Amino acid sequence: MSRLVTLLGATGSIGRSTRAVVAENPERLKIDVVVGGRDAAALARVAVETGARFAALADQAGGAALAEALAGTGIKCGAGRSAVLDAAAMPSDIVVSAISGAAGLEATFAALVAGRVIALANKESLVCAGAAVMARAHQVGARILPLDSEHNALFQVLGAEPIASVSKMTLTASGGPFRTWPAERIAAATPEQALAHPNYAMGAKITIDSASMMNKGLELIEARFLFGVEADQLDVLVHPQQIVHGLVTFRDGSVSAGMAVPDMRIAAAHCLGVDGRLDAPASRFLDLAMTAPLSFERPDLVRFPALRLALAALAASGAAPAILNAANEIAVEAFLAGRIGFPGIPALVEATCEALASGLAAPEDIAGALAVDHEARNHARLLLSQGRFAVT
Ligand SMILES: NC(=O)C1=CN([C@@H]2O[C@H](COP(=O)(O)OP(=O)(O)OC[C@H]3O[C@@H](n4cnc5c(N)ncnc54)[C@H](OP(=O)(O)O)[C@@H]3O)[C@@H](O)[C@H]2O)C=CC1
Ligand SMILES: CC(=O)[C@@H](O)[C@H](O)COP(=O)(O)O
Ligand SMILES: [Mn+2]
Repeated sequence: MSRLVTLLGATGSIGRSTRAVVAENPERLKIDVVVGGRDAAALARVAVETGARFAALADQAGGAALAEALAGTGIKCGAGRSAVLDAAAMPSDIVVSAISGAAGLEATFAALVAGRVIALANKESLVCAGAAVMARAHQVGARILPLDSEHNALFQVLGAEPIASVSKMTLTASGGPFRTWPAERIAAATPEQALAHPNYAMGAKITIDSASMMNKGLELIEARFLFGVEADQLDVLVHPQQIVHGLVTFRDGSVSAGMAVPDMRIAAAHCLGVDGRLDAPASRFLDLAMTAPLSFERPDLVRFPALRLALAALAASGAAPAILNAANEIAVEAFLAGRIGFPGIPALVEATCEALASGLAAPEDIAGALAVDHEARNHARLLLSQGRFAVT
């Protein structure tokens, strides 16, 4: 019998990778529930294409369009926050959590509370509420499988080793499209330039985060909670080829690398096939002779201040990661809308963190994390409205 998959963020980039893996394995996997954000037509297309039983759209106002597009198909649907949370908790064998941003936290948590196995791409859930999410996962015995490529590699390398055997975990970074650019050129970068990731076709938000290297900072925080390691056990290496995704250094000095071609269908296949590996087509197998040489370098925290800010939030812990994340989401949105320049992203994040970090307590639960997120967004919007980060 096929394993039933609930796909949160079904119309996005991870949604596409997941659907591709399911389509390659129709005898093993079946998409049963799909969730989208605002694009009713795209969600209806995905629901029909996958033969899902239920589709939920977050945007209440798009509910009528979704119902109309699905009329006569037999696919049930709903819209709004409660429809999304209901969908996330519906019976299934695995929930792929791939909504973009902190907007994915509540649905991820709903799936977790319902005891589902979660394939987690939505790193922001752990950045905003890592302690609460992991505590509840342990409490209900929910399995969280990392779908983010670096964490998936580290998870596979770790295998059954206890975390006490680990000395260091290294996440690799592409360095983004501005890896070799001087600071003055990065300062004038356009959204189009920042959206040109060297190796992956991803959603806009994570692609801008890769360009600023905030993505790697968020991933360090994600790893901290996911694996239960200390902040000073985590490290970043820039590796433009993105063949090595993560390295585990064990206490005895042994180092194991998690490797694969840079293709998110591989991490998706690992999560979806965790109880028995799926077969990939030959094109997805790594030929090191074709990809060599592989290079590694230290990240530059001066040209990429977003990574420095994330490292500070990782070390500070408490409410700092949630504040960092919320401010970054507002900043990325403003950059894409042409309201601020590329250096405005870390500048707005830093100003928001400085203003709020000492005043906000560590969130104890999801409601607390959402409250911090809300306050940090409001503060970042206020700073934006004062025009201090405007494009000149
Ligand atoms: N893309 C990748 O290769 C990787 C992504 N990730 C992580 O996975 C997550 C998804 O990234 P990606 O697929 O690139 O993003 P995309 O922007 O491509 O897709 C986002 C998906 O989430 C939906 N969505 C947006 N807002 C909401 C909401 N409020 N409620 C429900 N659904 C919503 C979108 O629907 P709509 O378009 O209708 O708004 C879309 O289906 C992110 O957390 C990212 O960091 C991690 C590693 C790699
Ligand atoms: C595919 C994936 O997991 C992304 O998170 C990827 O890591 C982005 O690449 P960089 O952030 O390293 O540029
Ligand atoms: Mn990643």
